[in-house]
Amino acid sequence: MSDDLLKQHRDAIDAIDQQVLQLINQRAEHARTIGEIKGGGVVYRPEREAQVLTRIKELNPGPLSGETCARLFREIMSACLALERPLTIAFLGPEGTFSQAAAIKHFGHAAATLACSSIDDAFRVVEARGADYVVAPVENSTEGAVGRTLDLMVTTPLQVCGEVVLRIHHHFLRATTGLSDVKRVYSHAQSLAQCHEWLNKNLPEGVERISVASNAEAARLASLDASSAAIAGDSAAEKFGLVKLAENIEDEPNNTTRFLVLGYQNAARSGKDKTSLVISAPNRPGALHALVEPLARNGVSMTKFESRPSRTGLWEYVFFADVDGFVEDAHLQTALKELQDVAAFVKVLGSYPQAVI
Ligand SMILES: C=C(O[C@@H]1C=C(C(=O)O)C=C[C@H]1O)C(=O)O
Repeated sequence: MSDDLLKQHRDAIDAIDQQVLQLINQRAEHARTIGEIKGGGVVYRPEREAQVLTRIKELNPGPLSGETCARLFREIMSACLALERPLTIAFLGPEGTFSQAAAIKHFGHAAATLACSSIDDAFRVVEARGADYVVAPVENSTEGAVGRTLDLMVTTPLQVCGEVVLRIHHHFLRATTGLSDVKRVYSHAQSLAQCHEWLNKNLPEGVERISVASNAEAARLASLDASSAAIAGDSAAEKFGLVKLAENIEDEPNNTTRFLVLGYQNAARSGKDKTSLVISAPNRPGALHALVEPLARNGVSMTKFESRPSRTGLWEYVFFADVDGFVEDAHLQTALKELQDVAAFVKVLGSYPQAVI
């Protein structure tokens, strides 16, 4: 290719960048003004953000993919929102966990993330208004529900206002190379379970599997001791400077974790919403059927139904249901009223936009 031609395209890119820069800043000015109109109230609008990202995907002419454009706009919105007021997001730490990756995926890099030592602490700091939102794992496609998050949702005054879906890739990490002299491997119990088959096939006999509070903690421990290894994701590997001895070792190739975003805020209707409920039934035959029936009869489509032993002792089980639609939708209102007649307890955890990216 001639140097002339290269220069022409680079000049065109420079001119476009200048326009893009101006346009992004014009956008930011509008966001700042919107912040003034909001007058110091709630700045983050999950339904509006979901609409912006959906529209970008629909409008996208390519050649960049809709996903890629949505991620770029995710960062632009994050920076615009930070001009109104920067947000702080609590997550299960330490730095480098998948929960932190989920928080950044949802809120972008302009949000500050606050590492907490447990899911309980992450909820507590938001309940005490020490952070704006908590991003907590709720279910994994291979391992099922995250019980602690479900239990906390029963009693928390916080509302669910968003969801984040994150593909989870696990790597086998060490401070040094080679597999033969590994004595122990650290990871979170769920990650050890998600990589169970790979570990059985590839680890030498007698290697201890030790579950620790988080994958990032596992990576930290492995970075301190050359005879240890860790299973963790990219951000933990980078943070602790570990060598990736094997990549994507999860048994299930579509391994995905879903996180919920909670805060003192109800999301407004976005047009593509979900509602999370917790319901409990009196302990008698047919009680479960009685819970599902009003939803089915009113045409409420259920995307998740999960049972969990009740911790109050009052009821044997509580049920977590996700349904399509917004809590104020007429058919959902009717179903909820009917549900209240047959259930021992019904709590609407929140209506929120379906994950867009
Ligand atoms: C600008 C606004 O505030 C925030 C920033 C948004 C944006 O940059 O597009 C969208 C929603 C809000 O989270 C708004 O409410 O429209």
